Amino acid sequence: MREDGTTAGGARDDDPLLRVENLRTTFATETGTVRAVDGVSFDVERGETVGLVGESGAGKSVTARSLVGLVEDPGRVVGGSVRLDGAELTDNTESEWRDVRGGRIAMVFQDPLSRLNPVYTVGNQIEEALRIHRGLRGAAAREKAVELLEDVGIPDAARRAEAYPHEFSGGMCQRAVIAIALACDPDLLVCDEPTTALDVTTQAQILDLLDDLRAERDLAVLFITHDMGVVAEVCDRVNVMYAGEIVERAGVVDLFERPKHPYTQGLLDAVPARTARGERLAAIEGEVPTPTEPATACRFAPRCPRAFDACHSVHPTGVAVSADADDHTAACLHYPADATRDEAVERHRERDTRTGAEGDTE
Ligand SMILES: Nc1ncnc2c1ncn2[C@@H]1O[C@H](COP(=O)(O)OP(=O)(O)OP(=O)(O)O)[C@@H](O)[C@H]1O
Ligand code: NI
Repeated sequence: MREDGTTAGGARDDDPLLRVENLRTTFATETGTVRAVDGVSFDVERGETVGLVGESGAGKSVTARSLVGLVEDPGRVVGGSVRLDGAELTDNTESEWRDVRGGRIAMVFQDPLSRLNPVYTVGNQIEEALRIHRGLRGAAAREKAVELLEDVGIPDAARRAEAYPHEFSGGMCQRAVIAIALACDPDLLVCDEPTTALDVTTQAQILDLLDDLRAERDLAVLFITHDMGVVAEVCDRVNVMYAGEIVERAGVVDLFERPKHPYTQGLLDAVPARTARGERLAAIEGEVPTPTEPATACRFAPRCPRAFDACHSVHPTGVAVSADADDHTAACLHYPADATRDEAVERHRERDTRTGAEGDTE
């Protein structure tokens, strides 16, 4: 929460909570530079859940880690900007990153047990987070910890606080991890496949919980998943990621009813019943390539049923899918749909050279 309406970064009231612009994160490996996140831009507003969806290797987790200063060696954020309430994060020092992770942005990962310490009670671990992030101790911390366990839907919270993680089911562990995340009173919750390891019923309960917390606390949620069924359930807006880039962005209803990018269309076709959950996307033939060179063409073209010549020589940038759709973009030479093919190709070519390393922002 901002106390005086501004921040050191000079936030304005119309700034989104999180603005990511042309983010680039690379891994220097022996076989070359892996461009895991290659010019990614998106916003997350308070009180909304924004999805980041794509197949394994698309760059979703590296994007998430780039937002909180947790990119693993040899990875580096090499370009672009991440602003929280207008304040730039990418040049943070390690201690500034710790403040961000402890106060503004909390992460929830796939495997809750690995986030919990087996030798301390669940209550102790929440109290510890409250001590570090809010300076609460003793009875005040204990009381607040129980309250947080109640908030995340753990019944008989006072007694459960005395339990150890191994006494909890997977779903209860994830609730406990979410309670720890809430202990720092974050503005943004970054959830990376938070329900993938859970059975379908538990998954649905955790998704409901996250949605309730978002609404009650005006939380912003960045929700990462490979699962279109989960996207349909929790997201307000969706970014579809492929080989380090965002290839389509739309409101959730628009995306499901009118998917435009051939990749998104393939993902949706691959969901047997569009609400079925739990299984990996065994979608489109072939695999996500690992990008090592700057994009000079469409990275999806080799797998794309609608690719034509130019797709192999022009790098598409996100454009409005049609003149009247400014909140639905696709990085595909077939768009805008109301331009001729030559006009569309030319528009992508121009935007790509004009924006160059600046990437594409609307
Ligand atoms: N430590 C690393 N060293 C080298 N390359 C890495 C490293 N971590 C990630 N990458 C590469 O970055 C790319 C993106 O990986 P990332 O984990 O973000 O994918 P993802 O979309 O989260 O996939 P998944 O659904 O499997 O979690 C992949 O090509 C991966 O090989
Ligand atoms: Ni991942």
